[in-house]
Amino acid sequence: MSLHVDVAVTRGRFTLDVTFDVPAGSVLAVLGPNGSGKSTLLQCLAGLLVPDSAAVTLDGRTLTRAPGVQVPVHDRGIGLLAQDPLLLPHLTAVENVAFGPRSQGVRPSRARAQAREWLRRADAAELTGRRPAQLSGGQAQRVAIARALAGGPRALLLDEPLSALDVDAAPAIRGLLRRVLRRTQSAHSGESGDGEVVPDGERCAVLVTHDPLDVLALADDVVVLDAGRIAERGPAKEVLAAPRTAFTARIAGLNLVPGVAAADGLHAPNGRFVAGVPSGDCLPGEPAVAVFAPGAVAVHPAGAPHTGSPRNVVDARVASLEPHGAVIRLRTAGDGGAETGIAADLTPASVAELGLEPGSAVRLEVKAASVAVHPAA
Ligand SMILES: Nc1ncnc2c1ncn2[C@@H]1O[C@H](COP(=O)(O)OP(=O)(O)OP(=O)(O)O)[C@@H](O)[C@H]1O
Repeated sequence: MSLHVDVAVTRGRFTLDVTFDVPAGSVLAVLGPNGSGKSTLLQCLAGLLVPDSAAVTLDGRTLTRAPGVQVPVHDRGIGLLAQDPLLLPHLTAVENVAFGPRSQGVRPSRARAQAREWLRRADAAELTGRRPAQLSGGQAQRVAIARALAGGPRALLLDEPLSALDVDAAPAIRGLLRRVLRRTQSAHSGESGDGEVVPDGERCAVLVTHDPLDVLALADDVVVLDAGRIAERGPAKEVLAAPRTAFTARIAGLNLVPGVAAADGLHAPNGRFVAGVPSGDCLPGEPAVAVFAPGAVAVHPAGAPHTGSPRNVVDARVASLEPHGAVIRLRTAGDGGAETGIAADLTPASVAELGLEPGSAVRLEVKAASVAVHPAA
């Protein structure tokens, strides 16, 4: 059940123009800055927006062919999961989940039985009789997941499904989504299923998110939108490990310096040379990016002597210090050619030892071997 998408739509001065495929049983994550067209894309796929020109097919069935063909929302075989669970307030959880099958003509008793089964699979069996006002955010999202699956969709569209949840609820729901989406995959790869109520093991999914954890935990591939166009695409792990745009680098928590490739590094536009290791497909003289992790940046007091091996040395001022898991993430103020400054991770003990605070002068060092240089998007 693969999804083929070739969509162009103009909204005022904004144009979305994208082409991609989501193979059967796989999950595509869509990343992009605010206003890059993620919601517009999902609305086109869901049938809520009529594109100017489009060919959207799901498992060979045409959903949209503009102008003229536009299969209505309820008849697309697509399940939607949004940030907000959007449950009908006057119905219980089981009635909310049974609503889809009922409107497809399934008999009431059978629709309720299916709904109970989907609630069980969403770890929400005990919520069957509750109304939305009696559910926490995480519980309501479990019911919404059961509802999205209950119609037996061929594709799922997930629009930032975890972003409205608090930090305690999000991991459990991420785990549930992973199970739901990965069960799809194991059925796809021929492993035995476990008695699906709706045995459509080849369902594909499109996930809009801004969280790299969601991308790594849930998606196979990723496309990165920028101003309505695809700026990057590829396997999720590869794109996040070797970002080619500043946006993706920020999402992935990596430093990125754009410039022009050289045999042993990169020339940044500010005249600085960044020593690094070019990838095999990186041609000297071509646009490239140098990428390195905050953990690879050593922080010294200003003016500290630097040691022998090939390395990059940048004098900078601390712009911010923020807790980041077990470490403190230091950011400098736009030095070194990186658009948002350079990020470095330190232990709280080193921050105290160096007496760092916003405005402190520091000397940063990054070994050339820790800097990957690869072609720009
Ligand atoms: N109803 C509308 N009429 C005109 N322009 C619109 C409309 N909705 C969105 N746009 C424009 O389309 C562009 C893309 O918006 P869209 O909501 O798809 O971006 P997004 O990537 O989902 O952003 P965000 O991350 O902020 O949700 C923006 O420039 C926005 O101003």
